Amino acid sequence: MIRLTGVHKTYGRATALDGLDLDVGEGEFFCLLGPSGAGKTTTLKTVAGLERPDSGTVEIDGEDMSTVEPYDRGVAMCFESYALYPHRSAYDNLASPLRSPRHRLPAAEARARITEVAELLGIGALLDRPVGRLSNGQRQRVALGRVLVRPARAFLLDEPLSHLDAKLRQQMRAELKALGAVRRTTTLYVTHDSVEALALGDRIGVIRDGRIVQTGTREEIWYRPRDTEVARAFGRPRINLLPGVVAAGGVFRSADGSLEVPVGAPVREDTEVLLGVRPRDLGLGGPGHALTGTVYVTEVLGRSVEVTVRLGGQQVSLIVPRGDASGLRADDPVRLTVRPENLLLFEADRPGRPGRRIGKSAR
Ligand SMILES: Nc1ncnc2c1ncn2[C@@H]1O[C@H](COP(=O)(O)OP(=O)(O)OP(=O)(O)O)[C@@H](O)[C@H]1O
Repeated sequence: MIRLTGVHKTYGRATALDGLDLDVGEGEFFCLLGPSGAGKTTTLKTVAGLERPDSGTVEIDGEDMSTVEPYDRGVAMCFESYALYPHRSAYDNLASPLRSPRHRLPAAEARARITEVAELLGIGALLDRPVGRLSNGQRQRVALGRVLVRPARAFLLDEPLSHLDAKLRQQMRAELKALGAVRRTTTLYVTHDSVEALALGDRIGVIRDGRIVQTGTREEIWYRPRDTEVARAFGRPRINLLPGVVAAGGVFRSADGSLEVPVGAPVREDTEVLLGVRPRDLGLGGPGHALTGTVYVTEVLGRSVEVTVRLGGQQVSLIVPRGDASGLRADDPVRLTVRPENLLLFEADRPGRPGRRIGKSAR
């Protein structure tokens, strides 16, 4: 269990953490997702004891860490910039954490652990090679392996898959997940990749400007994003956000007047809003509200097609199966449909303040 309460950390005039609260449950795989500079690495370093908070507390398994040295915290951390011994073999690099007095294991047990982790990370055949002669992706896996071989109260992983190509990343995600399920070690995993966060996290914490904006399961974050920025952070292509107002009778009317959709929102008339709908929740025909527009462009993405449609003065994206889009040409009129339960409604964005979600319109 890891708990941070009201943690502040500044570097000179830069505020890295601004009253951060975070709770990672026992055995949980928790993904911390945020853009560059949001405070992700600082959060990990604060848990590891490599940075001291200016104020606030860090607890691990219920124990206050303020006077506990990094070495005694029982956490294993993997940095994005990893330090390996380039002249030593991959095996030696994996074995070295288990040779420290703190983690020393009987030789047979150490060997079994190293072999297991190496197999899981797909580097079993490379164990005899000097690390200096491995590719970046292979090195990154050795660095991750060095963390995972150690018995620890918690793993702290900072973008451990960032140097891998897309295919290997996907494969390693599945393996990491399997590993987590086996070990059930509390894991705090930092990423700026929302696909990775959705794939791995038992829960996800979205961090921005040194604070947690929203914490939840993937379903909670996906269906009930707290604001437009969280909604934009998840899903590619991005969520469509159409500007407009809520008119009489709880009807959304787009800014150019071309589109009306009943949303039944509990807001004052003429409130400026953004209507959100994810590309995969728009269809060509079928049940739901209808929106009419014209095809702008289509792009084949394997078995599906991204269709960009002009709706009045706006453009929206939708993802449909290839067969459904085969006859579409630019400027063709189309009728899009969306189920009412898939509509999200947000307050309009203000400078520096993303629009908050307005209740009810989500499931
Ligand atoms: N040692 C340092 N000295 C000065 N400023 C720092 C230091 N470490 C971090 N910062 C600043 O604190 C803020 C948070 O940095 P942090 O590295 O935690 O972000 P991050 O979310 O991990 O970003 P990235 O994804 O780019 O690694 C940034 O504005 C950064 O410039």
